[in-house]
Amino acid sequence: MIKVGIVGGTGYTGVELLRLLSRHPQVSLRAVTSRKEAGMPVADMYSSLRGFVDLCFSDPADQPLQDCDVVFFATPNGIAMQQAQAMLDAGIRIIDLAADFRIRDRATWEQWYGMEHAAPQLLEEAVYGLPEVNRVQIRNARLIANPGCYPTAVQLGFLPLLEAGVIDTRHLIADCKSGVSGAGRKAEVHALLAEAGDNFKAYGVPGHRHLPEIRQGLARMSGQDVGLTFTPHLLPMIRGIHATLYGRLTRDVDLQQLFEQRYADEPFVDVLPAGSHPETRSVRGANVCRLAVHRPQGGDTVVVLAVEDNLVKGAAGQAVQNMNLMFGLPETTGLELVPLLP
Ligand SMILES: NC(=O)C1=CN([C@@H]2O[C@H](COP(=O)(O)OP(=O)(O)OC[C@H]3O[C@@H](n4cnc5c(N)ncnc54)[C@H](OP(=O)(O)O)[C@@H]3O)[C@@H](O)[C@H]2O)C=CC1
Ligand SMILES: CC(=O)N[C@@H](CCC(=O)OP(=O)(O)O)C(=O)O
Repeated sequence: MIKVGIVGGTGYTGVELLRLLSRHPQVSLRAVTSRKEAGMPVADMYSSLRGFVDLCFSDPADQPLQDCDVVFFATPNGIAMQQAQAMLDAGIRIIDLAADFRIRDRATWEQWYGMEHAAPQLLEEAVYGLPEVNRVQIRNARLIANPGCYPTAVQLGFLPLLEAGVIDTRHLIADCKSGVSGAGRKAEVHALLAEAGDNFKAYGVPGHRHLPEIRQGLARMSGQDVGLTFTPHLLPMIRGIHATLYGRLTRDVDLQQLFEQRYADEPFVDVLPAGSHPETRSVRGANVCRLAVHRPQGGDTVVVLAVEDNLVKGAAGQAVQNMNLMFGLPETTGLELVPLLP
């Protein structure tokens, strides 16, 4: 059994990890931390986990995480980087759901995250945990930078087009919408029902911290720098991301065939039949990104529609997928989840 610890178990991605890992056949949950709720039984806070998780939250300062084979950090940005080196030295593997190790270039990371990096020596070693791109490296990794929620949808949507070199890389557009759970569980005015409900707005248009992460990933796929406009929006729903991606075709190609072939062997990417319009509720609670590709009126603009659950394929599910790869398990172990409806 893989001995697992979670730092930050009271947040939305932390509790989603608990939901998935509590039913994972090869996992033994050893520790779940929370500073504020230390001592409280997990099931007292999240009654959905009653009967599935019998641990209490513990304070990260006095928790036996050293006993774990792998530790998930479901913490705000800037926490994992403070503890990563010591854990790796103790032989513990790390999957960070935050952004501490997602960007290779230290100066770029410090510019966008507004803090000094505490473990720059690990930036080179960290593997970006997008299995559809880095599966081989993930298998051998000690430290995984689990991708952001928007970056997962945007990269999976553009991937076949960039690898095939069939779009103009200077003018990519990602028009994205997220449910409010993307902002985490902490109390914030903009996420209140009376603010976010019955409302719709863009944010971060001058520059969102996912922009450099997405640009880095797209540039690796295409082998050159890319020009990207990324506009996130907040939708009055709880879970889900919908990304509408635009690019200009540079040559004629059978787009449907291109997407179907690229993802034919991917267990967690579903290319819908031609003409489809994926909806966020079709992926709710499941570790899947559903894609549809369009070429409106046969013109030279390609439109890709991508949906995922921000907490699953956009965070905790992808993290478990990475753990499966790191420990030599079938990638789908514990992740064969049917989406929730309605
Ligand atoms: N929500 C989403 O859709 C996605 C989130 N992410 C990323 O995952 C990470 C977690 O997100 P989310 O679950 O939404 O966040 P939340 O704000 O909901 O939860 C954060 C968790 O971290 C703990 N925590 C906070 N500060 C510290 C600290 N200094 N040391 C140890 N633990 C701490 C909190 O518990 P306590 O304060 O009691 O210790 C809490 O359990 C973030 O980096 C986020 O950017 C990534 C993809 C998608
Ligand atoms: C709706 C909302 O507020 N979303 C968050 C991003 C989601 C997230 O958690 O960011 P990471 O993937 O980098 O961890 C935001 O825009 O800041």
